[in-house]
Amino acid sequence: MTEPIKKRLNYLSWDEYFMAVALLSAERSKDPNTQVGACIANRQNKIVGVGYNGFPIGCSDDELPWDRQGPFLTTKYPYVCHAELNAVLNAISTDLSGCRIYVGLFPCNECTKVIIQSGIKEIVYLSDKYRDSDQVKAAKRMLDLAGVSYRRFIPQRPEITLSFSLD
Ligand SMILES: Nc1ccn([C@H]2C[C@H](O)[C@@H](COP(=O)(O)O)O2)c(=O)n1
Ligand SMILES: [Zn+2]
Repeated sequence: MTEPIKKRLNYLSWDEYFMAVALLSAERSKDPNTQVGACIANRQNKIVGVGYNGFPIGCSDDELPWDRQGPFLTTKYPYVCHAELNAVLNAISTDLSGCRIYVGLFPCNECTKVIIQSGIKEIVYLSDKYRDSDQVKAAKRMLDLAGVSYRRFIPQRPEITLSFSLD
């Protein structure tokens, strides 16, 4: 008798899958310094929205600045749409009740307001590199008040490799 073929065991967990989609989306970003992606999953583990940081539709990447320093209007900060905002705006529904958002970088205070208002109930993030900023402190204060949970994604594998050659 031949042994029955067993299922593959090295498949991605849901957390790995959604975080990987967030990181893949970040690869679309033209920000030369920090590329952020976000992926929203609903209670049924279906992806309902993705986004990455970039300038608004119709605002040419060649017209607006990517600078980080200098007078405010000469930097990217007043113009760039954050990944989380884009993921919520790109979502198939405005009601994201009970959804989770996977994001490469902890949300700022402005995206946090959008996340809370959309009904998203959990944030899963990879990096918290701006944890000491007032934006992130304000974000955590609002999330705690609103009962939106957040947890760091702890990788169980160092990387996921994608190849375009399947043969
Ligand atoms: N949670 C976040 C935080 C930041 N972003 C975007 C905004 C900028 O394009 C970039 C941060 O630039 P840096 O100050 O690190 O040069 O990331 C986001 O989309 N989501
Ligand atoms: Zn933001």
